[in-house]
Amino acid sequence: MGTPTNPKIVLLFSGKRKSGKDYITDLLISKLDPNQAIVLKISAPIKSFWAKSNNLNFDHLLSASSYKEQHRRAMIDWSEEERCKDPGIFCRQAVEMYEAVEKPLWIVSDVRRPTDVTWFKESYPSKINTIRIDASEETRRKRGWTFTSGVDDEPSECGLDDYENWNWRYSNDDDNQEKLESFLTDLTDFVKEHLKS
Ligand SMILES: Nc1ncnc2c1ncn2[C@@H]1O[C@H](COP(=O)(O)OP(=O)(O)OP(=O)(O)O)[C@@H](O)[C@H]1O
Repeated sequence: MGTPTNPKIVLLFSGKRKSGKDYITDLLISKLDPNQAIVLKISAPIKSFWAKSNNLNFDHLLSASSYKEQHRRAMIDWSEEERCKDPGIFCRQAVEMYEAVEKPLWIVSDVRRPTDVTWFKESYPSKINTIRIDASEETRRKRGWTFTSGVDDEPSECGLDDYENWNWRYSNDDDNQEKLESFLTDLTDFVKEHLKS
């Protein structure tokens, strides 16, 4: 059973497509006790609903596949309509879907909008730490990104470009594993300290 004290700490990760959010959050969770931490994707309830109603494969939609890219535009349109009715809908559904309340540390790997940040900050005051992963267009292109009109110029990709209150920022440009390890050590030290209290 979850405890009313969870979450003790929430890390919100944001970054452009192919900046490396999944890569970094996967590495981060691998360094933590699985009983203490969980990765949440706000996109998971969107993809789950989309997969069910269109008879598609949910795991393929969730992974870094070209399959996901094919359906991205349509999912954005539908989810936008839902978000207009209720801005916190997918954040709340993600928390429920992952049974996140069982774990004290939540790592949200795909924060895309100011309303996502607001919802978590209002729901779990003083528990939130925001992290922006930066990568140049050149780097993102090398990782398979191509500019897609109607996706990369929409609020779902640009909504947090002007947000300035990041608690942490990481430049994930050079695939330098030593630098990344050092960043992850800082982060794990920070969360372990919070989990003690
Ligand atoms: N520091 C790194 N070193 C080596 N490879 C990396 C690094 N960061 C990202 N990558 C690789 O770049 C690709 C894109 O990364 P990833 O899927 O994590 O991006 P993302 O921000 O989650 O993208 P999207 O928003 O499209 O889901 C992956 O193949 C990943 O393995």
